[in-house]
Amino acid sequence: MKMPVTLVVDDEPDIRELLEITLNRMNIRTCCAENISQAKQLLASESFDLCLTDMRLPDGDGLDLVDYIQERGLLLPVAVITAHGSMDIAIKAMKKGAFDFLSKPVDLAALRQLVGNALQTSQAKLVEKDRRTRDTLLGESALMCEIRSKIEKVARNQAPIYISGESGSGKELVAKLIHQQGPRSNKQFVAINCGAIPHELMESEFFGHKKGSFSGAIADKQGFFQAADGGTLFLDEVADLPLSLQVKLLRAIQEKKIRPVGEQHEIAVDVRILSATHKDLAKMVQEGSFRQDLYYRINVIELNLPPLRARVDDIPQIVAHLLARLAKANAVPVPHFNDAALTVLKRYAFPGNVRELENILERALALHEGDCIEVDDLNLPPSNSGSISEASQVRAEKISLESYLEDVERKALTAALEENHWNQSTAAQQLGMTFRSLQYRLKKLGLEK
Ligand SMILES: Nc1ncnc2c1ncn2[C@@H]1O[C@H](COP(=O)(O)OP(=O)(O)OP(=O)(O)O)[C@@H](O)[C@H]1O
Repeated sequence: MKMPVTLVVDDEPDIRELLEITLNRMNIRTCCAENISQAKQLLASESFDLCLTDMRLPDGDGLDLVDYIQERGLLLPVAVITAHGSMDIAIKAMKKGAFDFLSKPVDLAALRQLVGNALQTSQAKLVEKDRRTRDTLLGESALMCEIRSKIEKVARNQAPIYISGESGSGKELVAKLIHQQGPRSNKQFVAINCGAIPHELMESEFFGHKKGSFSGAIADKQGFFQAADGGTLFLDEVADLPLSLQVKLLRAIQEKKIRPVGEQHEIAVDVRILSATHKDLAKMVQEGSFRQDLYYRINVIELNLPPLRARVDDIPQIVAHLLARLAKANAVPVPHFNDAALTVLKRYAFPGNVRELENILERALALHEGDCIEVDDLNLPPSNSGSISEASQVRAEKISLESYLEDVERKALTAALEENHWNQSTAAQQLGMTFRSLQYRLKKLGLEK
């Protein structure tokens, strides 16, 4: 197991030495700072398991450090060392989120006890956080583990994140997790579906308006930016924003200021922007329907969610989890899920990804008989439910072989192009054909863009 590390913040060399010796004897490494600014530098560059800080420091007090650690959402228990008898300060520190306190002169037995407890809490919190994420964002495939570790990393900073992926693949869920795991988690997460707002109301919805600024503005109204102040704004379907609003959004992001409709003055806002779309934003930039400058602003870090069919190993776990959840919500026993049904699911393309899987399971739970869900209970669309039944479907319906094959080809080409953001070279590689052959087929099928 990794040796725990404690950050000791005190301006008195004797106390630093005493704490260092005691902790080292407990097999705990220490790192020392003489003041708040040194401590902040160390916190930014290293990760610690515990922080012990004196209250009175040359450049501020220990409470500033408690605030700093809380605001950044660092999973770090911090204990303050207070002057003898200053209980009110100790309580204040704990209200702010300090783990515990010690009074001077430091009693070594009490110190050892506190450190022992704090380290346990720190480990337990990490395990708990990991468990919660795993419960929410299901999947143990390598792709999903990578997504979880990226979420953990990007949650810690403030960079705008652009989440790409097919419909229903979990973009909003990931955005929520980034918010929840970051330092803004105690403020609002405001999710907006940009495609669902009428264009004429957009400016007022985003930035608010003043009473009387237009007919219908019967009172002052806050916009999304103000609602998310201090927190996170998630722009879902960001590709659907009209160009006129893209300009205003860019300004708001760059200047960190907004001007409500009808208001003379600008208002400062502090919002982290996360955005998502299932469309190919890079291609829209090329075509001129999405502003390049805004694209670069919102796409500082891209997180791509793989479609469910690219991580079939996750399907059994997701099925088990969702079935248990649905059965509990409906107060019915969890049915058995037979192997053949699981195999069929693993071969299904899931154009609607996890959302579609949820629907399939909900329907199966409602309609199945007995205590087992079988292939027929899944009610998958016939043309997609697997190659064998697909072929028999063709026979049954006497569709011409030519048009059936064209249909299959069209689906495969479109899926590969979407997965590769319409990059024809990489799509051709994925499909195992030459670039020229892909172009020929696209032309033949009328899929040229
Ligand atoms: N890995 C996952 N584990 C558990 N549930 C998931 C996972 N991915 C998605 N879901 C669930 O699937 C549903 C759809 O997810 P979500 O709304 O986040 O998708 P989306 O990509 O934002 O969709 P859209 O593009 O349509 O807005 C939600 O109920 C979500 O909880």
